[in-house]
Amino acid sequence: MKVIECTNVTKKYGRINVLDKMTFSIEENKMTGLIGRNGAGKTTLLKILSGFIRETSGEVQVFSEGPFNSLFVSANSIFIDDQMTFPPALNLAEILEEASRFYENWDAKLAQGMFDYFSFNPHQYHRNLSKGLMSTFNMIIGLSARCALTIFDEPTTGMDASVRKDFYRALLKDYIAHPRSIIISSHHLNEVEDLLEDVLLIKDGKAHLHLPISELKEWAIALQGKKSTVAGWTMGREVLHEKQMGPSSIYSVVKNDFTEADIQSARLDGLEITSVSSSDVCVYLTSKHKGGIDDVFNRNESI
Ligand SMILES: Nc1ncnc2c1ncn2[C@@H]1O[C@H](COP(=O)(O)OP(=O)(O)OP(=O)(O)O)[C@@H](O)[C@H]1O
Repeated sequence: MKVIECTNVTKKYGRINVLDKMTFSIEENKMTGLIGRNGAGKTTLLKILSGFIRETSGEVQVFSEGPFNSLFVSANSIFIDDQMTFPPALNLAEILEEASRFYENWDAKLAQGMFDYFSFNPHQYHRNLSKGLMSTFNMIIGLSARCALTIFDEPTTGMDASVRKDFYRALLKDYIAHPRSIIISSHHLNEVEDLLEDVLLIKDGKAHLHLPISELKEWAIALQGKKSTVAGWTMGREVLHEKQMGPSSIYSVVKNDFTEADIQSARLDGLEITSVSSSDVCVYLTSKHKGGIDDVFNRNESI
C-alpha cells in the first residue's frame, strides 16, 4: 500500500517554483532518505506531506487523503525538526506526559528510558535546551510517538558524534521492532545510508532519483588513468564529475552502465576502476560544476 502519493506537485514562493511538478510515491513501512542540496525544497516537501503548508498545485495524498487540515493525517504522523515548539509553561517531564495523551501508540517506557539515558532534567524547559539537546529531546518524541508516518527533517542538527550514533541506532532498532513509514532528510547520507531502504533525491524541484539504496551504491563508476584512455571510455557518456590527478591523469565519474567485460577491458587498457559512494553520487548529481569547488580555484588560476 502507498502511504504517500504526489502527482505533479508544485510549490511556488513568489515567482519561484521550489517544487516543480514533482511526482513520486512511497510504499508503507519503508525507511526513505530525502536528499538534496541546501535550498532544494526538502523542508517544503516534508511540511506539505505533514499538512503544515499547502501545495500550490498538483495532488498530494497521505494515507489516501489531502494532508492539509486533515485530522487523520495529523493524528497518524509526526514531523520532527529543530524548529519544534511546545507550550512554554510545560517542563520536559510535562511535555512527555502530554505527548503520551496525544499519540495513540506512545511508548512511555521507551520515552523514559531514552530521557534517562541522555540525562535530561525533568524540570528543565525545552526552550532553554542547547541546540544538540533540543534535537535529542525532539528525537525522543519522534521515536516514542510511533506514528505510522514519522518524518525527521535534519534530526541530528547540533548533536555531537556520539549522540548521532545513538540516534541512528535507536531509530534502526525501533524501526525493526515496529515497522512504519519513516522519512529522514539529511545532509549526511554516508551516516544514514545503512538505515535506509530507499533514497529520494530532489533536484530542480523534481524527484530526480528514487531508488533502493543498494542500487544507488552501484549507480556510478569512477575511471582513473591517462586522459586519452579515460576519454575513450567516457565518450558518449555523461561525465558527472571530473578531477585532474597530476599532469596526465584524470579521474572521471560516469553512470555505471558497464558490463563485467567492459570493466575487464578498461582495466587491461590501464585504467583504475573504482566504485563511487552513494553520498558522492548525490553530490555529483546535484552539483552545477563537474569539478566541484576546484572549478572556482582553477578559474582564478587561469585568469
Ligand atoms: N516561507 C517561505 N517564503 C519564501 N521562500 C521560502 C519559504 N520557505 C522556503 N523558501 C525558499 O524555498 C527554497 C527551499 O527551501 P527549503 O527550506 O524547502 O529547502 P531545503 O532543501 O530544506 O534546504 P536546507 O537543506 O538548506 O535546509 C529556498 O530557496 C527557500 O529560501
